[in-house]
Amino acid sequence: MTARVPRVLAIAGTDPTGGAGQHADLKSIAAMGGYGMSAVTAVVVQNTVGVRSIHVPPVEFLSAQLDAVAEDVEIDAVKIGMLGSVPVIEAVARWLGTHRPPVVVLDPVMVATSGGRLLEREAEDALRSMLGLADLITPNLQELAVLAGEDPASSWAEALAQGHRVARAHGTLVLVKGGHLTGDRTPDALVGPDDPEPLVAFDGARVPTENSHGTGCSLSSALATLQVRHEDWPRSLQIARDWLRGALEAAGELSVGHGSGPVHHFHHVQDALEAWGTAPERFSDELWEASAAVRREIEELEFVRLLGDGRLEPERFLAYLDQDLQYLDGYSRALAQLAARAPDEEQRLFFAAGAVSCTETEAQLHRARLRHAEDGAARDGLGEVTRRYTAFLLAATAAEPYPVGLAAVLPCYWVYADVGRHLGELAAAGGTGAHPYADWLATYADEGFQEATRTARRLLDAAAREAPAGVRERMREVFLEACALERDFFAAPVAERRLAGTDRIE
Ligand SMILES: Nc1ncnc2c1ncn2[C@@H]1O[C@H](COP(=O)(O)OP(=O)(O)O)[C@@H](O)[C@H]1O
Ligand SMILES: Cc1ncc(COP(=O)(O)O)c(N)n1
Repeated sequence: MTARVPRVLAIAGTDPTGGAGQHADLKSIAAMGGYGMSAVTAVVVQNTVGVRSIHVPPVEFLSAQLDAVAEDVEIDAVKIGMLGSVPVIEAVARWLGTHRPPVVVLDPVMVATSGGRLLEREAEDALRSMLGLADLITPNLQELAVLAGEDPASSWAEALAQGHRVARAHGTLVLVKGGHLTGDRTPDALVGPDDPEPLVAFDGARVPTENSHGTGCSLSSALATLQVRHEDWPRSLQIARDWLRGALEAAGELSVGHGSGPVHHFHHVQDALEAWGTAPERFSDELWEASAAVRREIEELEFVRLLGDGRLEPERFLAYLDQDLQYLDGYSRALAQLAARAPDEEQRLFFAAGAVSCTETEAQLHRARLRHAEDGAARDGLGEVTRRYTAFLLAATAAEPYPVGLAAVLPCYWVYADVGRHLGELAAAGGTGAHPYADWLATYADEGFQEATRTARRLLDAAAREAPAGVRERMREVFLEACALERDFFAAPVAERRLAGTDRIE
């Protein structure tokens, strides 16, 4: 029977800084919803900078650990990491011969990311001879070359061919990993013994981070856990990759060590921690609290209430769309300015992509407007609030310190996403009848937009941690000013009608 919570045993070495080996395994197993257990092969003195020394307990002691677990617990999967020496390899192979669990993943650990050797050179043959005991092996490019007895592949196509040769020689699945390729992509592919074509291949942009300590350990133990539940390697790999990507992206939040730091295994648990009120205080939490009154004012606006319950007159909706379109033009330029000033590649890519996506949304809005407009009603000019808001954004992103620019653009992601949630609730409360602006409301809930909001918030928090007090204070002012402009923007379709003929619009 498949266990509801997969019981996964990690057979590996230790890392007292908690980023690789056993420690990464246990965290990854738990992060994927499994129950982790561990038998220690070697006690390693290492940190994020390097490996200092290795103590291998008597091999009988390892066998005794393995037996103790197997006699007491039904094991759904085993993940094997650092083995280190011939006697250890032989002991694990012997144990697997008599206690083979349904899923066995072997990560043929040889050299740490930080450079220290974790497998004696004379143990390479012994390791090769036990590959057939695994369902899946997960070598990096250097390890794959050693297992194949060849030079390291110099291209992805060569790596796949090498992976297939190893799979065929040992009758096992091989995960060919692109983490060590030199380009800006990190592909992964599963190659089987029968067909040189991969069973499945994934590609993705490399996460620009130095913190990749323990990625191989984490990926292989996540895969072992997921495979118990899904019994489908491609699906398991897809989930594990998505999770690991998030863990690499959030690695900077950990501030662990001076070398190649660990990944954030539990990045996805942040929301639950927040719900319990135990998440570390973030600068953005402070800003969110400070903006509560303005957000309440937005929810109470006549325009928002009418839009939510579907009673908004079409011409008011059109007036709003017109201004939104013109606003996006300015917002897109503000994001492009942030991209140009971004201190690193991740932020440059994020804001450049945001600028592109705004321009694409602008085109969609044009189409929505045409759908709602009768006989192509005339476009309105640039509204007063739209002008003020875009001028403010362009000035903050061009002339203020970069973190202040981040604070200026965040409300358009975050407050907007929050208003979208509120509008969705209003629409749902209105019953099941067709909502005249349903297609429009759906754009608020878009997962890509929610994800971008989380990223923008994370970048602001990271910038705030490094910023001097004066800059943080300015970030707060600018954030609140942008929130007030969001409010004025939602108020404008009604306010501008009421005040038509006057020159003051507030
Ligand atoms: N900077 C990165 N961005 C995205 N994925 C990465 C990055 N570094 C490693 N990975 C992924 O982490 C996993 C482990 O990769 P790799 O570095 O090749 O192995 P190892 O940690 O065993 O040396 C792979 O799925 C790889 O694609
Ligand atoms: C005990 C142990 N096992 C494995 C690794 C490899 O991990 P990485 O190559 O990501 O540093 C490690 N550093 N320590």
